Amino acid sequence: MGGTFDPIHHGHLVAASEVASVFDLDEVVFVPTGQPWQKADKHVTEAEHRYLMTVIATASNPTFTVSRVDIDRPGPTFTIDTLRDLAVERPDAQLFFITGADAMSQILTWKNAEELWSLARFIGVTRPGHELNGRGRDVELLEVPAMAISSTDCRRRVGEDKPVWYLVPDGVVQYIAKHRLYRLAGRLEDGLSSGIEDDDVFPTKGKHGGNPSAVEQPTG
Ligand SMILES: Nc1ncnc2c1ncn2[C@@H]1O[C@H](COP(=O)(O)OP(=O)(O)OP(=O)(O)O)[C@@H](O)[C@H]1O
Ligand SMILES: O=C(O)c1ccc[n+]([C@@H]2O[C@H](COP(=O)([O-])O)[C@@H](O)[C@H]2O)c1
Repeated sequence: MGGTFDPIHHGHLVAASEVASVFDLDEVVFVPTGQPWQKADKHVTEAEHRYLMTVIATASNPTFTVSRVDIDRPGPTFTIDTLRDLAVERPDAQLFFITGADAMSQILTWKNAEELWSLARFIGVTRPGHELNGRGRDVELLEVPAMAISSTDCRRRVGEDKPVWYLVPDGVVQYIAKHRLYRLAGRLEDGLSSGIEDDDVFPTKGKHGGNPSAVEQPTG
């Protein structure tokens, strides 16, 4: 399952779990993108943070693993390279590529789109707010439990001091707070450069800084 995972959330995890169950997969490899070229106009968090959040989110599931192939390969991330690298690492595996309805509708714009089908089976999963139709030639469609969660919304919520508990795994909530990620989310997504220091805009709050209301432990 490839994604920018900025941050990884329960929509990704439910989709992966459901595909693994329906297709009886031995392993789901989460592959955070290095440089997602179709998001070049957007601010994307440093790859190591996205990788580590993905490791934290998947750690408790023995069939979930995380690959560095896309973040260790220089240049823009193309799925054709992802699949070739995974095939070299796992020569005997039959590969599946899991993608949500929004990404799937763009597949024909991906690099070497026509070659992709020979490298993996493509599974398109439902996603609230996006129509699921088979745009790619050989995409198989699967309905998964609806999770109306997006990374964009998670980032915005942190930037607005709103909680992201239960939208992302607990460890990811804590990682976001510890590294003070997304505190400028709304402004960055509105087109500001990422070079602004957090404290230039948001005065430090609480002993460790960060978003106290977004990270305090839930009660009750
Ligand atoms: N809630 C969801 N349900 C099903 N699939 C999802 C969901 N969220 C993301 N996906 C799929 O997971 C893959 C990786 O998504 P990505 O990391 O870009 O997350 P995102 O929430 O779409 O991020 P952003 O809001 O920043 O664009 C894509 O194929 C996407 O369609
Ligand atoms: O190969 C391409 O040209 C290509 C273009 C856009 C997206 N992708 C892949 O699609 C997956 C989801 O991407 P994203 O940007 O929605 O997180 C991720 O694995 C990307 O590398 C791939």
